[in-house]
Amino acid sequence: MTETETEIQRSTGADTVRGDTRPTVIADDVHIVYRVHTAGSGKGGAPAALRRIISRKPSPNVRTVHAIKGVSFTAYRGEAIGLIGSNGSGKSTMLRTIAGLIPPERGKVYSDGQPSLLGVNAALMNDLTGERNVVLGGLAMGMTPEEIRERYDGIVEFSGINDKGDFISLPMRTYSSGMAARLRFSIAAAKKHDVMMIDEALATGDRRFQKRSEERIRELRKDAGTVFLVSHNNKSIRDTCDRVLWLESGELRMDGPTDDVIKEYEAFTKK
Ligand SMILES: Nc1ncnc2c1ncn2[C@@H]1O[C@H](COP(=O)(O)OP(=O)(O)OP(=O)(O)O)[C@@H](O)[C@H]1O
Repeated sequence: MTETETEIQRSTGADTVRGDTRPTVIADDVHIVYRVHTAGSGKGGAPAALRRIISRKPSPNVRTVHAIKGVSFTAYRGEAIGLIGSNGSGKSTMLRTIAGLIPPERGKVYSDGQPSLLGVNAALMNDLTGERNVVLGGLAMGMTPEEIRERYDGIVEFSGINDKGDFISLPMRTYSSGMAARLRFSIAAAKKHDVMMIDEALATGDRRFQKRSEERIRELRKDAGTVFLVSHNNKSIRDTCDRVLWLESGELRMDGPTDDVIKEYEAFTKK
């Protein structure tokens, strides 16, 4: 990996201040293409499908979306990197790719350690109580039952779910979207992550919770590795990140220190 690493380091040219020069994530000319199966006319059926397989022609009912177009960057230990860009620019797709959830059509993603996408929501269940979901989310992140027991009180306290009564013993469907987001963040933040990715989580909590989450992110950066944060809230990005990747129509438009990139982005969005 070292050879590729130096090569990519040279090619990205991101000039950020780094306390530690160990790369944690390297994206090398990544392309992501989604294939969407549309209903089509329904004509042809099995014989037409067989003819297409034999002639190797793509189905006319499959549409492709080229969501990421040749993105390259290197992330280092101790960095908090913001991902910004208009709706549909490819931010969430990029996070999911780093997490290993979507295979690139072309290019490669290398990572040191296990990247975790803060989205235990997939594993959490609305009909179960907050209490059960803490256990479920912890198990989904690879924690042992013993570790979950040790950290349970800390998770609930951090989430502030019980600040206004005993909500942790109620089903999650009774929570507001902010409360659910807070619990998800608290579960995910209870574990040390080599590479932690957060998709908009901070935007949903109230200001006090946002502050607490920002502190927690700073701590995680100190003992773990790299934090990626997707947000439409420029203030959250300014308060949390020292480097920003700006994606637009699937392309990396700018990569650099937060203030420089946000300044350009704000000028672009005001146009
Ligand atoms: N599962 C999918 N199937 C097909 N196309 C998808 C899928 N997910 C995303 N896309 C497309 O990929 C592109 C990038 O989407 P993505 O969700 O990564 O953008 P985003 O920058 O996170 O957007 P937002 O700011 O609105 O959350 C969009 O054109 C979107 O329509």
